Amino acid sequence: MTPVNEINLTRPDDWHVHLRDSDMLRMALPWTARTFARAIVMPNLDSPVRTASQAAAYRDRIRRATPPGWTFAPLMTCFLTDETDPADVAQGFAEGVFTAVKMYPARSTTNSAAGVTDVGRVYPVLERMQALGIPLLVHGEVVGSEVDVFDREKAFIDSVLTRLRSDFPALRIVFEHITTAEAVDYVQDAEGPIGATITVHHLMINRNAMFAGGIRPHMYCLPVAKRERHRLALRAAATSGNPRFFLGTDSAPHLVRDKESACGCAGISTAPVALELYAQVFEEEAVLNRLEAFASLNGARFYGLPPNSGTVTLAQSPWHPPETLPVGDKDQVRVFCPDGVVRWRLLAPPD
Ligand SMILES: NC(=O)N[C@@H](CC(=O)O)C(=O)O
Ligand SMILES: [Zn+2]
Ligand SMILES: [Zn+2]
Repeated sequence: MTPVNEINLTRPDDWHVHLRDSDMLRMALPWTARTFARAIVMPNLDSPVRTASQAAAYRDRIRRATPPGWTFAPLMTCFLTDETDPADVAQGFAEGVFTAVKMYPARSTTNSAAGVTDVGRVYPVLERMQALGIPLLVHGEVVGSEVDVFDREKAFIDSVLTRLRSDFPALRIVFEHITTAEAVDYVQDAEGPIGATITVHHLMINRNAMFAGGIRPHMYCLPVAKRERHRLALRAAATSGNPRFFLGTDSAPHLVRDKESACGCAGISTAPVALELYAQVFEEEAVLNRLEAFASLNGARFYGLPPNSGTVTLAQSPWHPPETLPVGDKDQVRVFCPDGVVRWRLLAPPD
């Protein structure tokens, strides 16, 4: 077979991204918007986006950070807390402010202190969401000193997700940034409306990357990367063509000084290289023809949205992404690139 050196795709979407705020937003936004036509924007700002009016204000800030003439639609989410008002969620959804609601178990990840302490407390919100068809996005980890950090996702399936899905069988659920073979199996086999996002870093690294010759804070994210067998299961799922699996980068920038710290933040910044690296993974698995479904079609179908009308072109043309990107005057973010080189390059600017 002759090697493919150029591919065209329906313009993709990122179904899980952290755009942050202020200087970090101004740095992050163009990298996402140059590639993706739409993105599900995570609500875990330092002060989480809990209400429709907060989400509308955040959406305005994102629009102001979008370079003039670029087409990019931020799809906003509501940070679910024990106190979330079902009426505010319903109204925000009806007005087109909210696309989905995000559930972080309390203290499971960055800025999740105000997350849900016990799913039983949010049942009235979930009932309303199920009735209205509002998707629930879950950070699927159970935390607590008794749960091993590498078992948190499996514990979430066993003790939270199974019960949630039996109590709300018609609730649309996205199991975000899955990292284990158990999550792959669960999503593949489940009945009812469920999907899962898969990040490019979890397709490329296993947990050894965090300890290669020393501690590597830039390879630390949550859920933490797992053993090689899990990475292989994720690669098989992402490249299988199964419409339940779709692209969500979970690009989660933190300042270098916050990562390189005695208590470094979780999160890997992939937006500047994400689609290009996904292409590399699909090429390595010899199924580049399935990249479009994963990146541009499956997620839109799950969310009940049409695919984008534009296209993007990727060419095989190796390049070296910058190691870091400036944030404000004094700070930087480190860009994920385990090999230092990216084989695919995005050619056509968004139309
Ligand atoms: N993935 C991460 O490691 N971090 C995310 C939070 C999240 O998506 O869980 C962040 O906001 O930094
Ligand atoms: Zn998360
Ligand atoms: Zn995330």
